[in-house]
Amino acid sequence: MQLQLALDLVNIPEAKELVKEVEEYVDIVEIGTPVIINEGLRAVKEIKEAFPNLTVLADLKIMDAAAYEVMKASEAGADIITILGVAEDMSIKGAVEEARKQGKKILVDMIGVKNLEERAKEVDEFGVDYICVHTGYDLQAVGKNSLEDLLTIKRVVKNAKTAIAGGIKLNTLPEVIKAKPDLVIVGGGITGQEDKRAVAAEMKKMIQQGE
Ligand SMILES: O=C(CO)[C@H](O)[C@H](O)COP(=O)(O)O
Repeated sequence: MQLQLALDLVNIPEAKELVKEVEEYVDIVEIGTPVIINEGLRAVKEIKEAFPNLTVLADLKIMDAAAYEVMKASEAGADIITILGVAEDMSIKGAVEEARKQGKKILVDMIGVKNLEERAKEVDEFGVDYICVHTGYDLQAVGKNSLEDLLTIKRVVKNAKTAIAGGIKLNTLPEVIKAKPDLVIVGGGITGQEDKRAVAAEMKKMIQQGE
């Protein structure tokens, strides 16, 4: 089980500072959608250059022109690129094909997917690397989480790794670990805390104990 740090509400210098603080406890650093909107793929490039040994995920949440966008994110240094589960089949297949050419990985974000079980089975057949259940900020605000959805994809996904994102904090991490996803994605649960390093260390320890 791996830990991914999601950076959403920072600029590039703040992102570098944050990664420096917690890098020994995280396996993947996500350059979040808001950061890419604000700073462009330059954010991916600068973080990869500053931390070449870390796996960097570009959270592009691709919806169309998938092969082109995967190519551009790959050129910027991303190791993993995200596409939405609600995108067209052709887009997801195109993303996978381009990622293979570039030696990169694709994570499918199932945010907003209504027929989760059926879509997860379909997407799993396209050769994607990760399938991620995700409660976005707007649904977190009304008390939702993705635990049940994680159990659903764990049941039906046979090839891809499973991931979960959305509002995970120290106090909710144990139930997430119990469901054994391959990847746990945490943003505010680390970045919003006073002692980010201590929280990241504790989360990493809990994850290792849960394996
Ligand atoms: O992709 C995202 C928002 O769309 C976030 O990166 C993801 O939800 C993790 O952040 P948090 O733990 O703060 O919810």
